Amino acid sequence: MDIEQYMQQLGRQARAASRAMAKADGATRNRALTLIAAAIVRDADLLRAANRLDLDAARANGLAPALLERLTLSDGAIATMVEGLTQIVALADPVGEISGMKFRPSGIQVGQMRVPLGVIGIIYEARPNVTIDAAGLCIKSGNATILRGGSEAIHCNRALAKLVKEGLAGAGLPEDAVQVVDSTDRAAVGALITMPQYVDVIVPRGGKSLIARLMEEATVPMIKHLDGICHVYIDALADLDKALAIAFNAKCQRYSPCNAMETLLVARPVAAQVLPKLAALYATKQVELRADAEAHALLAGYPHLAAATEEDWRTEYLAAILSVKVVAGIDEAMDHIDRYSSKHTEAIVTEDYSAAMRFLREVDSSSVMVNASTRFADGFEYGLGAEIGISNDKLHARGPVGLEGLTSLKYVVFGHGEVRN
Ligand SMILES: NC(=O)C1=CN([C@@H]2O[C@H](COP(=O)(O)OP(=O)(O)OC[C@H]3O[C@@H](n4cnc5c(N)ncnc54)[C@H](OP(=O)(O)O)[C@@H]3O)[C@@H](O)[C@H]2O)C=CC1
Ligand SMILES: N[C@@H](CCC(=O)OP(=O)(O)O)C(=O)O
Repeated sequence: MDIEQYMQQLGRQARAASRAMAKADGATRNRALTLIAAAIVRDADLLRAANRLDLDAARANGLAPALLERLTLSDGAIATMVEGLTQIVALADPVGEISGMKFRPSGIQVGQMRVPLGVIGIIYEARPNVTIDAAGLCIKSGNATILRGGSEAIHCNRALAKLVKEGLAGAGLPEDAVQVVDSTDRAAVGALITMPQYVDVIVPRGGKSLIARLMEEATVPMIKHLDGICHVYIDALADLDKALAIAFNAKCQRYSPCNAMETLLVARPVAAQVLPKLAALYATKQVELRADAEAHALLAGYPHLAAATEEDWRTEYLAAILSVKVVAGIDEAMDHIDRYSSKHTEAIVTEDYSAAMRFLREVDSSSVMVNASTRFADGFEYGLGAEIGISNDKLHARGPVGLEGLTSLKYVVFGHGEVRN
């Protein structure tokens, strides 16, 4: 069977399974999640062994340190997967919820019912926990899903897939409700994004290479969870302590997430005060600073300093690298963000209410923050329980996407024999 035939088979199986999932009651779906969590705890050593195979191969292939960290299925990551499933179980069941019932003059009663999207194709980075997060949210929301994770995580994803199928079967649900693509051939992605007869929506979590292919080939509708060229702007009226804490955390707490800061903008009146203090913090992590001329002069002597190029303002580093620019004030900051942002997450640090409100209103990104780290753009941090990703799109779902983003609303009408005049 070639990859196209294989993917067509997954599509047929997913479509069939989606009908059973849409009918399954909430307790049954929760049961599957509970069984999956128990299986993860039981087989943690098997998962670690599979992850070691992935890590050994990734190191041999020279994978960047930040992406190795992301690939690592640590004890904490295992615990977080289990905790995430437990939290998803505790979330209110969105499926079948009827809202907004109103009587019309005609006598009919109109409302809306929340229903699963159907079959969700998810293409994502080599982060093993996403396999469980995505499977958990899709099962909870009554969807079937085809998961195509990053190739570096293939062994761990295979092992996780077995546990998911065990949980589904144990709850009496179709094992094909969650199918992990068992191939690293990118042709599988090409097939997945061009089978609208089986797949209702594609959720791509990826960078520019994936975006280009999707734009070129996809015939299945998408909710794009794409690159994070995220900004922090330190305003002239910023609280210095908050500015230092936020700018350090947004870059250095973790380098790989799409919500990590990639460009720091500093208002000219405070640049001479802020930048040297920030440099001292970044130096503890050997962060490379790529600065425009004005910032470069204020950072003279910093050991990892380079001149920023036009390309730097458009680059998502996912590493200990940060581009830095001095701006006149909020207008130039928002102009820069409008030109270079991937419309993911931006933050302003300021004690000026009107500047804060202007930033919130005028910056066109999926999360806009005042005096908080961009790293908070996250489903769990936003109280969604978990996230399928962070959408850069505006239609259907924007920002961190949880359960509701995997459903849609259909109208329901109750009548007593009414007919239209
Ligand atoms: N908005 C969000 O929620 C998230 C966004 N991201 C973004 O994703 C990126 C993560 O980095 P990285 O892992 O390098 O992302 P990549 O885009 O390289 O990989 C993500 C997935 O897309 C696949 N892919 C990439 N290019 C192609 C292609 N041309 N054809 C088919 N499949 C392709 C990869 O397959 P393969 O493994 O075979 O390369 C992988 O499964 C960053 O830009 C990050 O910001 C990441 C997580 C969440
Ligand atoms: N929501 C996540 C970020 C999204 C994510 O998974 O990003 P990535 O590290 O690119 O796989 C977090 O805040 O950790």
